[in-house]
Amino acid sequence: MNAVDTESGTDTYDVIVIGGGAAGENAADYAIRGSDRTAALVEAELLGGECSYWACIPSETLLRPLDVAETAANLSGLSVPVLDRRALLARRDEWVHDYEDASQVSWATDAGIDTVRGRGRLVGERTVEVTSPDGDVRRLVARLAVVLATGSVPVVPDTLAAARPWTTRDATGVVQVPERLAIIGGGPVACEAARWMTALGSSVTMVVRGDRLLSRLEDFAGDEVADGLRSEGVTLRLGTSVTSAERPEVHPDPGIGRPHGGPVTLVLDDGSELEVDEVLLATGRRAATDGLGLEAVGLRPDDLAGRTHGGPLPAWLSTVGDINGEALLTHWGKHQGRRVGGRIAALAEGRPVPAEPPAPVPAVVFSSPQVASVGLTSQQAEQQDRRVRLLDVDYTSAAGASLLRDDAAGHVRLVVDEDSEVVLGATFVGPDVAEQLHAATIAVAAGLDLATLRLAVPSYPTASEVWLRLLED
Ligand SMILES: Cc1cc2nc3c(=O)[nH]c(=O)nc-3n(C[C@H](O)[C@H](O)[C@H](O)COP(=O)(O)OP(=O)(O)OC[C@H]3O[C@@H](n4cnc5c(N)ncnc54)[C@H](O)[C@@H]3O)c2cc1C
Ligand SMILES: NC(=O)c1ccc[n+]([C@@H]2O[C@H](COP(=O)([O-])OP(=O)(O)OC[C@H]3O[C@@H](n4cnc5c(N)ncnc54)[C@H](O)[C@@H]3O)[C@@H](O)[C@H]2O)c1
Repeated sequence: MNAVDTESGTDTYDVIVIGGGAAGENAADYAIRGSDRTAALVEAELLGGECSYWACIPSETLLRPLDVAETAANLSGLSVPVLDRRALLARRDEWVHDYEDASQVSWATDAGIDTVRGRGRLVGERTVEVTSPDGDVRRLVARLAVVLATGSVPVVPDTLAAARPWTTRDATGVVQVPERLAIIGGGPVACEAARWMTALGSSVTMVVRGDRLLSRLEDFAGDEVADGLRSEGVTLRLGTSVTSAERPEVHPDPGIGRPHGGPVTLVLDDGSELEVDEVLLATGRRAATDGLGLEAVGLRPDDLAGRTHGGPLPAWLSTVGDINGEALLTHWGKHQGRRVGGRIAALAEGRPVPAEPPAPVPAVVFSSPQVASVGLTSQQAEQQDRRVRLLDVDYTSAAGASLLRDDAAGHVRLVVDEDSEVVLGATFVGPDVAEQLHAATIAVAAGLDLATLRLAVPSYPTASEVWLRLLED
């Protein structure tokens, strides 16, 4: 597949992608598909990346049964289902293939991509050095392009580092459930992990420095998710920060999902103390650029922020996925991977580079209730001084939504441009709203106005009829 220069020990590929997560896989695939070009996908751990083994997939395997159980428990006519914790973790293990990536490697091979095991770093123009797990060093040279797709790593606040807290891999890969768990942060990771850790038997306290959960979304989303978590038994300490953490007994190498030591005492900024058996950090992520050799090509980590190509990046270098921080979501990394790969292919074939019009970012938080959002929030519209109208309705104003569960509730907001009546953003909060989102994403991406949306008649009795209520406003 690749050309090996046996004298210099250098392997030459058309395209080298460092990082084999969802974003990198798509970039490699789109750069060479349907051609005789060659690609190397350099991966330090498991091909498939964070999403497949330690993030979206294990989270959803744990959360989906909880959604179904909650719905069943709130539907008259059904008896209450019993949660089998062992079976829940077994479902997770099955979906993460027991942390083996053979099926991903075989996908890559079938797509004509070479998997190169080891940690890659830039050592010069179009040149990557890969150190394999047993210490062998290989040099790869790219004829056309290098793509950086190394993802992100958790942010560990200084106040908590010495207590060796859990990070997200421990939560999604949980093996031993701590009796008392503190979760630090109020973003999507915190809101989702609080649910499954509670269901698995932990007594969970969320310590959130802001006054609301999910602070980047509409205010009503964070408020309704907070109510949902409280009703599941989670204790919320909003407007609270950790000032110090004490853990006298720390285990040197406990393995993922097992306690990292003995009890931890957190001192909070109101002077109170909280003793727990484990602390889970959900304090955000930063680009994985450590040891990537950016300096060898005259770049700093900040040069990658929000950028897939161009600007300070040399023409042969691109980024995709979490590393550029545009939106830390798998589908966004894959979208960037398709675009960057398509661009490399077009340049290689002398075709015009496909246009890259801006697209709205959709996101779903799999909390209870779920939160699904796309485009602008009302706060963002205000910050941008845009003249907008807000269309607000209860989710259950549609009969189909009320039929989903006896206790159905929720809220929906459209952000509409005051002058053109074009939809700029949408937020849905309620049971199963994840599947409502794509209609809104299409409306925002296509720049549809309210008059056009009125031509899209929802079926009766579905939850989609909430669109009728919004448009009647
Ligand atoms: C708990 C949790 C739940 C999430 N749930 C969702 C969700 O439901 N939906 C959603 O859209 N997003 C979700 N996300 C976000 C999503 O996981 C990321 O956006 C996505 O994994 C990013 O993909 P990526 O390919 O950019 O990076 P990654 O998936 O992190 O892949 C990067 C790869 O690069 C490798 N690597 C790193 N450095 C090197 C190097 N120097 N050499 C070789 N290889 C290297 C890594 O081993 C890794 O395999 C979640 C995140 C977390 C933490
Ligand atoms: N369903 C999904 O799509 C999904 C699920 C989980 C994660 N993700 C993605 O993963 C990324 C990471 O999620 P996240 O929830 O960790 O990050 P986040 O940045 O969304 O939230 C971080 C939270 O931690 C708090 N925080 C930050 N630093 C702190 C500190 N030093 N002390 C106390 N609190 C602090 C913030 O105020 C915020 O509440 C997100 O960008 C998200 O898009 C997506």
